[in-house]
Amino acid sequence: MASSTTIATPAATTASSTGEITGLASRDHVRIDDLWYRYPGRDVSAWTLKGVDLILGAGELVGLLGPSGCGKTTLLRLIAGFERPGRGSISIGGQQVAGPERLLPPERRGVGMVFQDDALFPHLDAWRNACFGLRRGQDTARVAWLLDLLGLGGLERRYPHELSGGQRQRLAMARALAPSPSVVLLDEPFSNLDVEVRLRLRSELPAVLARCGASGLMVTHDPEEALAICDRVGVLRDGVLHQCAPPRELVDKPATAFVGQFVLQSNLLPARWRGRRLQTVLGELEPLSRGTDGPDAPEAIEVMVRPQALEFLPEDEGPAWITGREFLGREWLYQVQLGDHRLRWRAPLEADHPHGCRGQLRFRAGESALLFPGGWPLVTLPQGRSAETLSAPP
Ligand SMILES: Nc1ncnc2c1ncn2[C@@H]1O[C@H](COP(=O)(O)OP(=O)(O)OP(=O)(O)O)[C@@H](O)[C@H]1O
Repeated sequence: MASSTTIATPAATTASSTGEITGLASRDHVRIDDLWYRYPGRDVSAWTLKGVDLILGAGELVGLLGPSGCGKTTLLRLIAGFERPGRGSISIGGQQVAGPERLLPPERRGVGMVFQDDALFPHLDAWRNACFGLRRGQDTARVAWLLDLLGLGGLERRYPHELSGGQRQRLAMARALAPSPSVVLLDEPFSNLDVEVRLRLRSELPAVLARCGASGLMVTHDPEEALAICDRVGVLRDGVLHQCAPPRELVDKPATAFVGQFVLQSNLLPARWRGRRLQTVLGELEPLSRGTDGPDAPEAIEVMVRPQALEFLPEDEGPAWITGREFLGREWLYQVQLGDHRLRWRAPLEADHPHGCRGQLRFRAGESALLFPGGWPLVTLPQGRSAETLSAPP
C-alpha cells in the first residue's frame, strides 16, 4: 500500500502447500481478464459485467466505485468464487481460479470477505467469531495478534451485542483476516457506522491490510472515501470499467465524462463549436491545445466543468435559480437550475443566497475544463476575450 513501506506480520505468507492461496505471491496479485457475467435466467444480452479487466497488485488497496446496480458486488462475488464467469478468467497469486476450464471453490482461493453488516454470529463471543474461519489445528496466535492490532484486546469474551458498531466491524475484519487470506474483499465495510467511527476505521484500513500482507478490493459508494485511502480507484458503470487509476490521475485526467461526473461531482454540459470556440449555456471555452480544432471534432460533445469554476450573480429576473444548498463547513455547495440543466456551484461562505434566489450563472474566466469524448483540456473565456490573453490554469 502506498501509505506503508514495511510489511511486518506474524504470518506474511507466500506458501501454497495445500493448493490454497495464502499471502502475496506475485506482483499482479489478482488478475481479471475480459470478465463477463450474466445472472442465470437473465436475457442473453443482459450482461451484468461486460469485459472487465482489472489488476490488483500485491499489497495494493483498490477501491471500486459506481452507481447502485452497476455490478460492484457481483465482481466481488466472482473473485470470491460464489459465481462462475460467463467468459474471461480470474487469477490469484499467478494461479487461475476461474476460467473456461477451471473453477476453484471459494474456500481454496485464500480470499477473505468483509460486508457492510458485520455478519457476526450472535451466539459466539468475539474470540470464537474471530477463530471461525480457521481450519482445525490452525494456530490461534494470529487471532490474538489481530484482535490486539484492531484494538479489541481484552474484549475476547464479549458477544456481538455487547460491542459497539465500530468494534463489531473491527471484529468482522479480524475474522476475515484470521486465516491469512492473500486478498480481502470489502463490500461497503463502513457504510453502517457513524461518521467519526467510519473516518477512524477507514484511515486504519490500509495499515491493517499491510500488516497482514493482504491486498484489498473495497466497494464503496463514497468517492471521497475511495480517493482518500485507496492506492487506485476503479469506476464501474453498467458493468463496464471506465477507468482504474491512482486518485490523482482520476481527478486530473478522468477517462470519460462519467468518471468526472461521478467521482468529482463535476457539471456536464452539451457544447457546440463556433469556429475555434465552444459554446455552452454557461459561456464560451477554448481548447488549450492547438491540436483540438472545431471542424474535426465529433458532433456530440460535452464539456466537464468543476463546481468551483462557476459564478452566480444575483439578479431579480435572472434565468437561473437556486434549488438547494448544503453547508460544507468552509463553503457552500449550491444546486442551481438553468433551463433543463441542474448544476452544482461551489461558493465561498460570503456567497450566502437563499433557496429560490434568481440570477445569472456563468463560467468564471480562466478556469480549466475538459472536453469529452477525449478529455481535451479547455479554458473558460470571459465574454469578448480569447484564451491567448488569459494565463493557463494550473
Ligand atoms: N441473484 C441475482 N439474480 C439476478 N440479478 C441479480 C442478482 N444479484 C444482483 N442482480 C442484479 O445485477 C445487477 C448488479 O448487482 P450488484 O449487486 O452487483 O450491484 P452493485 O453495484 O453492487 O449495487 P449496490 O451499489 O446497490 O449494492 C443489478 O441489476 C442487480 O439487480
